[in-house]
Amino acid sequence: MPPIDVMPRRERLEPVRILELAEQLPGLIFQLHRNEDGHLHFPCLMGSGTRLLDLDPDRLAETAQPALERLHEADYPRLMAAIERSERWGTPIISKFRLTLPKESCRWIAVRAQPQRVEDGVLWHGMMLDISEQVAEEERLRTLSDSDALTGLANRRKLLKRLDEEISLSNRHATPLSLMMIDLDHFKTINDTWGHLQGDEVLTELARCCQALLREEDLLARLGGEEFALLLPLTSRRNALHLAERLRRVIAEHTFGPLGAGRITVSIGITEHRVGDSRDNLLQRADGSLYQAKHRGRNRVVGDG
Ligand SMILES: Nc1nc2c(ncn2[C@@H]2O[C@H](COP(=O)(O)OP(=O)(O)OP(=O)(O)O)[C@@H](O)[C@H]2O)c(=O)[nH]1
Repeated sequence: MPPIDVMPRRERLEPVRILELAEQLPGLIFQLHRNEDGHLHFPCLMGSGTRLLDLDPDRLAETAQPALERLHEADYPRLMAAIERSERWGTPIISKFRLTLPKESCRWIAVRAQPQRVEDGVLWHGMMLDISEQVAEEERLRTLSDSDALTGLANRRKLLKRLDEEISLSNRHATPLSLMMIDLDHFKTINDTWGHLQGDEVLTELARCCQALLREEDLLARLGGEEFALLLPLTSRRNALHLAERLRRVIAEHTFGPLGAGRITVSIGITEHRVGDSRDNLLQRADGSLYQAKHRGRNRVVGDG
């Protein structure tokens, strides 16, 4: 008995049909050639993504320059380094970059390409995909994981991250850095008297109130419950004390919805970074100052030292 042919029969595609198919691809397939003197051009570009580029493929077959000019300036060095690395080590290019387009602001593109050494240089065979939606979603998730759901402020996680960065900058450049702990006074009574929902309103309003007095580079975070932290880069203890006093006064005079003015007060503890301080040292000292402010009667500011 003849063997049964279990292999599926593939339809043979005419070259013209392959071209039609390639043009429908949701992205772009390409060959990028770099000759010995570094000149780049695209001998082949196919896929619906070529329309996104809005550039003449015949021109790109001569030089990649018009496409390179569309690269976001912050991504240009990284992509060029990826090309160099790929050429030198024969490893694939795996990267992403932003393209500045004439009609839109910019799109994120992922690229993957395999190098092949050819007689007069290197030829990459690769594909590009528009990943702008995916990048936007990642950004949204990152923001979510770094922020406090009630107030929209940074959360503890974000504060600790920034604190590490700022401590390292402060150590390297010997620049001042201060940290404030802000805690609502007798918040339990507010909740018990006005209800938890109104308590939430107070927390949100307090966040707005503080934020309005801060600079772009300051970071206000909600650590949890009714405790907030304020990180102040390039700020000495003396200046932090001034700001804290201002915050304390503004909050004590602010009208918090139906509670009116004068009901909400905060206690504030401050410390300034000292060379060699760890993150925990700084947090502990700021906490110690806050404890002192509570202990001395609340609605006041205490700096350490
Ligand atoms: N509404 C609201 N209340 C919260 C939230 N998180 C914590 N709390 C409440 O905050 C109150 C904190 O109470 P305590 O730790 O005793 O502090 P306090 O009453 O502010 O007293 P002092 O800090 O000593 O002035 C508790 O009643 C918590 O239930 C929140 O997200 N929303």
